[in-house]
Amino acid sequence: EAAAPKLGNVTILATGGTIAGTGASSTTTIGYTAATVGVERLIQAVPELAKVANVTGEQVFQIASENMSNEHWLTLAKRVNVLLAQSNVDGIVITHGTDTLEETAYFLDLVVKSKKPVVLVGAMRPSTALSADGPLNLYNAVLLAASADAVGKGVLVAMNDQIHAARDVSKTNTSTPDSFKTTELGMLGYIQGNKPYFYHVSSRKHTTDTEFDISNLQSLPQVDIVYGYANMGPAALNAFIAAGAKGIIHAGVGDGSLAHKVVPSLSAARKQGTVIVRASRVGQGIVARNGEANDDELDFVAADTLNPQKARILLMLALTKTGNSKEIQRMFYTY
Ligand SMILES: NC(=O)C[C@H](N)C(=O)O
Repeated sequence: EAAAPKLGNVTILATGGTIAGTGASSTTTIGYTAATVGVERLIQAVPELAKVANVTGEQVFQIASENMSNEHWLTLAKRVNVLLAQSNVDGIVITHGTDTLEETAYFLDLVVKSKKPVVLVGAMRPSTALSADGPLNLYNAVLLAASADAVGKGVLVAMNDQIHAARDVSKTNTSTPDSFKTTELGMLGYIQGNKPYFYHVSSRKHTTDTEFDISNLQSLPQVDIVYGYANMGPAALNAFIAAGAKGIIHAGVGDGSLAHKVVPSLSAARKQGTVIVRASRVGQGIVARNGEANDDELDFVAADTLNPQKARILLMLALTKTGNSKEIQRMFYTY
């Protein structure tokens, strides 16, 4: 008799979110309570997990992801690195609220020091809802984390039968189960019939190829985001600078344009040492260096295709190494 194939060991790190949420009735899909179901119950709800991996669970936090903080990220990333350094862990799944899932995924993509799979997963509907999407999403995520095909691909997001790269995926709809998309750069593949299928890889550096090390960090530099709009003035920007921001992401209109009224404050902040990154509120496309502003003259950085919330993450990590805007620009074209 042939021996059964050896299953990989996957640790599920639970952080809360709607995947662990409960509502008043089976038709409650808004106004439910996130982060109420513990990791053991999440695992018990999907007995099929035992067919694809030896699963163990750990409750790291129990929060709605709108409350995710830099400190949570450091705690989570350190735990991931400790676990992945163990020979008895083959992959990690992180259950997470969807609101900031793309941010946590990109943070980990830049600081995890392993080629082993790390897969983030969430749900758009609470666990008590009709057609809850959490159980199948979790099954797919565990299957992916246990798969040799996922090794070395960077941190992945598994939602709605699709595989996305952490850098490029976004939540694109407030409530539908197909919310997670890599709209223009393209998702990496699908999960179908108990198998992952990959078609693309991300060309940017990640995980073992990055220069960032959070192992001795207790906090991250303050970086805030100012949103661009018609009639924008410098009030919010000035408040962030006064509150001690070491970096500002300017989520500008269009391809990262700067309104005349905000340039003096941005420029003065740069001269005091704050790093200014020009991103865009549009959601797709490039913000090019020396495009809509003379970045060389202003000593600013262009965000390339990173959305503002992901540009914030890269800038925080960049600032742990340097305040030099040319060096930081190199990082924005590397990661
Ligand atoms: N669908 C969700 O998970 C949303 C929830 N507010 C969260 O991010 O925790």
